[in-house]
Amino acid sequence: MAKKKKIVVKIGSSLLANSEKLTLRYAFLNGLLSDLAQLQKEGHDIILTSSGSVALGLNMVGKRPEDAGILDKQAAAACGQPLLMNAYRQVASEHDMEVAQMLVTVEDMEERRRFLNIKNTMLRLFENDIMPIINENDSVATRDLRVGDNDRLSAKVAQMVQADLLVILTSVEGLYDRDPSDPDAVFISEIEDVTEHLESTTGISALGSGGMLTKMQAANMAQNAGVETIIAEGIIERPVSSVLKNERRYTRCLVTGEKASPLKVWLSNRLQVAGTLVISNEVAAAVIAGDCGITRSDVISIQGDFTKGDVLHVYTEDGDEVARGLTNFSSEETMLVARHLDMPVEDLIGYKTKSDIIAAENILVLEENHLQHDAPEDDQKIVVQL
Ligand SMILES: Nc1ncnc2c1ncn2[C@@H]1O[C@H](COP(=O)(O)OP(=O)(O)O)[C@@H](O)[C@H]1O
Ligand SMILES: N[C@@H](CCC(=O)OP(=O)(O)O)C(=O)O
Repeated sequence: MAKKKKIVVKIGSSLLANSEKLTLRYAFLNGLLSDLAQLQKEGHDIILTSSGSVALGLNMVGKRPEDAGILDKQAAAACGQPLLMNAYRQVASEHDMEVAQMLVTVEDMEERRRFLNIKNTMLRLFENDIMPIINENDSVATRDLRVGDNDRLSAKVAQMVQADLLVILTSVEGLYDRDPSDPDAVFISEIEDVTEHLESTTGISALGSGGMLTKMQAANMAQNAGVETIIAEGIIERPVSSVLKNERRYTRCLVTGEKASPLKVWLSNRLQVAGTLVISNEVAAAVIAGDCGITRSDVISIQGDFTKGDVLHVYTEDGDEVARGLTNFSSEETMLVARHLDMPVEDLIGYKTKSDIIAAENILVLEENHLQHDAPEDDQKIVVQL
């Protein structure tokens, strides 16, 4: 048998729901699960990231996709998710497959302990050949704290389980050099650096959330994690195995470069910013050169209300994000120890700890192919020039 693979498959709303009636497309679901059941029998571990709860719940809350606000969508997700899972369960059982639901939020994925716990649950499900079906817990996620699209969520899942492949199934054959509604659009079958293609991706299908842009962002996250991404059309016979057997065209985002450690990958693929540090350009150059942590005397200003163990984004004075790392101090402690350089850390915060704000082993230096966050506006809870 060919090598057993861990494959994350992402299904967009436009595949699962009929855009006019907002009802489930059973024929699609049946074809998909028949294909996945076969792959499972061949020994592969499959994880599904499935959208569709909002689209399938909109009828119950009396809204159309184009006029539904965020609260309508959260209510629709609460109505649609059980419909979606019920359908998955029924159809899966016709193919002798067991499925399980996991609903997660961005906080679950970005808090290290919860992230590892989700991973362990998934690995436990694999032991019993149960396919996890993941979706964002849309009804509880707050406006500012949402993954917002399942493309990036699926990349986080692929990173979490160190998948061999991420397959994003959607309503188009893959990436084009511009919106494919333009008749001159040219198909792109292979991509080395996805960051070069972010500009060409405006426009979404009637039910989709992020269009091709979030698929490219997801492919970038997967690339950072050493996972290859395939973007392919979903409404097709054997939608996943036809890709694995190279029977049709699709876009393949290659993995280049060395695979980073799981901690460094987790640091690189952030969707939320807990806090930021600004350091001088000289200190930044030393951090980039490697092997040095960020000490309290390096900090020029801090932003955010963070706690020990949060991931901080590190910027130069020019506003360029250069690194990310796990902080040893809360924002209040950072302020205190950085302001009173003449006093021992222990005297200031009341307990013994390592004195680096971020230790060298917990820093990830961002390379050019990492998507960077823009430097935040000065409107976060705490902004302190030191
Ligand atoms: N450069 C591009 N290449 C391919 N598709 C694109 C591009 N720019 C925009 N799109 C649009 O992205 C849409 C797919 O994304 P989306 O609607 O979010 O799907 P899904 O529901 O599967 O996540 C397609 O309908 C397509 O028109
Ligand atoms: N969590 C939402 C899906 C959000 C989303 O990313 O949708 P899509 O762009 O269709 O994959 C839902 O279940 O409706």
